[in-house]
Amino acid sequence: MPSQQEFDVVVVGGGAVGENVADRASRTGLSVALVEHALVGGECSYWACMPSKVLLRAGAVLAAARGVPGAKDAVADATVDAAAVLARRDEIVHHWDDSSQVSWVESVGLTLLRGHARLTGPRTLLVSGETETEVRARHAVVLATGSEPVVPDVPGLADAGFWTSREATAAREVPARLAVLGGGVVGVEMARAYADLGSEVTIVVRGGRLLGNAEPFAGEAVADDLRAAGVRVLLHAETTAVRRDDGGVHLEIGAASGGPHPDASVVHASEVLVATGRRPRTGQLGLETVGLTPGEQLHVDDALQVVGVDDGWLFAAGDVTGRTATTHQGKYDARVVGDVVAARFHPDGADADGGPRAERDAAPWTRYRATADVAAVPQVVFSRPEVAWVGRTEAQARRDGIDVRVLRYDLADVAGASVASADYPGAAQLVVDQARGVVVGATFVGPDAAEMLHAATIAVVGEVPLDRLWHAVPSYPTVSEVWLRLLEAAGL
Ligand SMILES: Cc1cc2nc3c(=O)[nH]c(=O)nc-3n(C[C@H](O)[C@H](O)[C@H](O)COP(=O)(O)OP(=O)(O)OC[C@H]3O[C@@H](n4cnc5c(N)ncnc54)[C@H](O)[C@@H]3O)c2cc1C
Ligand SMILES: NC(=O)c1ccc[n+]([C@@H]2O[C@H](COP(=O)([O-])OP(=O)(O)OC[C@H]3O[C@@H](n4cnc5c(N)ncnc54)[C@H](O)[C@@H]3O)[C@@H](O)[C@H]2O)c1
Repeated sequence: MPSQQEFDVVVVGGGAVGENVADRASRTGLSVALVEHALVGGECSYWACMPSKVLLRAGAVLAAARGVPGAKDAVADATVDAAAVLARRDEIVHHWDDSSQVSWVESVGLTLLRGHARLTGPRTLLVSGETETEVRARHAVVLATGSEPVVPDVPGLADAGFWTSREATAAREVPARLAVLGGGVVGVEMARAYADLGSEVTIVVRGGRLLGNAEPFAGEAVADDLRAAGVRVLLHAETTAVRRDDGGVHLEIGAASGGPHPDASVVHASEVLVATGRRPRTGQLGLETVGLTPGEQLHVDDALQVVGVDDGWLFAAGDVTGRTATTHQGKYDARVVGDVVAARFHPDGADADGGPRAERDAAPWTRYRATADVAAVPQVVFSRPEVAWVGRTEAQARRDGIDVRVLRYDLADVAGASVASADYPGAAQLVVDQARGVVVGATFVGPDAAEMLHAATIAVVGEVPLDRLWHAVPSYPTVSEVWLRLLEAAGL
């Protein structure tokens, strides 16, 4: 017989998002359980953000030194020390040991349940671990079960064996030759990292450019860098078959529909990394017991409540919603849903309609609504050069019917960039809503561009008029002076 436990709130999934939901939800005194069947900390800490950034860092530092006369000769013949990078990666992921995160969970007063959770009906779950526990949530269940890689149905791929981002970020050895399927964020970051680590890399891209969700000039800059590093970039390329033999893995390449024939018809590699997107992890969650479809994303409203479930007890946040695909934005949603739950089911504040009106009637841009998810999402790709954008690209803005003006400036022409590097590659672009006179999108491409993004995020979220932005004076000589140049280009 399973044992039974009851909590005010049950959060399923102890990744970055679930941890933050649970912490915020407990702040008004609700009892909160966090259920995790693998490592507390989730994908980001052990197999995604953190290890991938470490794999990229040494190469980025060497590249930065190569741009500075006086330093560049010292590193002219230097290569990345792959063994040292992998050792640093092991430290950063705490050797895949989650005890420090478990300590934090306990220190903030949450109950950690180790095991796999499945819904068995409204507000009830079965948690299967070393023992089985029937868990009841008095008020709310929040699903934060993340996402899993999508593996394309290419003949022979499954039999040949392949890497996903997990194997790429946790590798113990650097393959002599790596084939990467997919030219999105994972594909681009891992192609660059493994090129630095010494692999001969080929990236197989269906479309005509890398980073299809970013501005085209960003993908072009990244492709130029990869090619300069010796990476073979195959555009308009479809992998039609894969096989493995003693000589390694062999990919047959055809033309993607509508495209010209790519530059190669076969790719030979030691390993193949599948980086063709991710889907919400909802297959084994018992969704059918509450009228939802297993395998599908969990549609949520701006309070992160799951649409189509009665009584307002089911919420979701993070990758599982298909609404966000980064840790920072998932954690933003986590703060919102945590605060919604803490307020709505406040032990002292619960009233006839289920919660304080301030939360129920909350307007956009209050702490109870994830308004920024709609058109102010920041994304950084730690490629070389880095690509960072927020809000809408030019194409998205036009699709949304906005009358846009696009302002672009070459970063090499900014004084700060010439100090940073004698050969600074990059550009910045603002997408301006002409009718409202505000920035609705911004893209920065260049070394350390990631660190310039937040100013643009504030401008987009704050809907700061251009004539007020004019008074935000960037310091001299920083690369951020590009803001001044862009505003001058706008006629200010
Ligand atoms: C290679 C790579 C690099 C990335 N780099 C970045 C980056 O630099 N910056 C960035 O912002 N984002 C990055 N991302 C995206 C980021 O990793 C995700 O957006 C983030 O991990 C999502 O967090 P989450 O909590 O929603 O899901 P997860 O981190 O996947 O956590 C979900 C947790 O739920 C658990 N779980 C699932 N089902 C159950 C169940 N039924 N019962 C119990 N437990 C369950 C899982 O074990 C897991 O621990 C990267 C992604 C990849 C793949
Ligand atoms: N720095 C970061 O914040 C960071 C880093 C890595 C990943 N992530 C997140 O993880 C998510 C997953 O990343 P991803 O790169 O796997 O997905 P993605 O959606 O960014 O890119 C997948 C690419 O694969 C292509 N593709 C699909 N099927 C294909 C096939 N059969 N053959 C060849 N190409 C194919 C798609 O056209 C697309 O360009 C992203 O949403 C991203 O936001 C974030």
